[in-house]
Amino acid sequence: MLTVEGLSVSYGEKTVLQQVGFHLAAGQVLAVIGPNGAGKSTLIRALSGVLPVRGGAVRLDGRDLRQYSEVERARRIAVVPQAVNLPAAFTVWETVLLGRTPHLNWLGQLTAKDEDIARWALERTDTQALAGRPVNQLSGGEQQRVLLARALAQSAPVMLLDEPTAHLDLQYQLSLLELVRELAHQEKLAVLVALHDLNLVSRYADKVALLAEGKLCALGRPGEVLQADVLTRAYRVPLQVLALGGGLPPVVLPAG
Ligand SMILES: Nc1ncnc2c1ncn2[C@@H]1O[C@H](COP(=O)(O)OP(=O)(O)OP(=O)(O)O)[C@@H](O)[C@H]1O
Repeated sequence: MLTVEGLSVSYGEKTVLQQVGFHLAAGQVLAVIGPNGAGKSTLIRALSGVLPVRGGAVRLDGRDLRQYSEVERARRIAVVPQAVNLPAAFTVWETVLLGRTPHLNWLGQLTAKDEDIARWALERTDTQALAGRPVNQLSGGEQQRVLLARALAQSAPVMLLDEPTAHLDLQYQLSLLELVRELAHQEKLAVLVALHDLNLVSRYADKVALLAEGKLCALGRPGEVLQADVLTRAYRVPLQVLALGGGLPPVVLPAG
């Protein structure tokens, strides 16, 4: 679905991503991990078309992303950004309905179908009770779930999430990633998620891309990438990986 080939991205003179390549298939959760400043958010911005591609290409269903119009892109790629300031003037319901914008007719009118989809998105993210609240009065975790609901309402086959669990308590970290995995596996969405918690990665990702200093250091199944030597090199801190056996995911811990 989404193919990244030799991708390089810069801010002015500063090259932040170099020669990054991978394939994200429908029905798959790809976790992007790496230390602070590795380029995870930059990758998400480039894949969503917000940042220009300096070298290489991003292909969506075989077609260069640069050939898509903004609306075409928004119908296909939904983004849950890292902590944003949500507009004070909107309620949760209005914010989630904004996700339907790329699908509105030329009169810009919402239909009953748009409202049904927005209601479904509120239900899936457990935010129905917040529907009438102004978004800027929500807690960080509540806002995060509303951003996910807005992205779900977009009905896009590709979803990019930038540290979606950052403000969530344990219960919602698990339920959000359960939901993301369910959407990928059942609805065949292609999901790319930047995550810091390597234990959540081992539990929920089908595939892992490890970035460090803008380069792809490792790409593979969680068990292949979450190796003590690979992680220790990338994070520059001694780490050990405990394989629990019995089908349980490995747990990553500081060594010593
Ligand atoms: N708008 C910008 N202008 C210039 N440099 C930027 C800009 N945004 C990010 N950078 C730089 O690009 C590099 C990659 O940043 P990015 O935010 O992609 O990293 P990240 O892996 O998402 O980090 P974190 O885990 O801290 O969120 C960093 O060195 C950062 O300082």
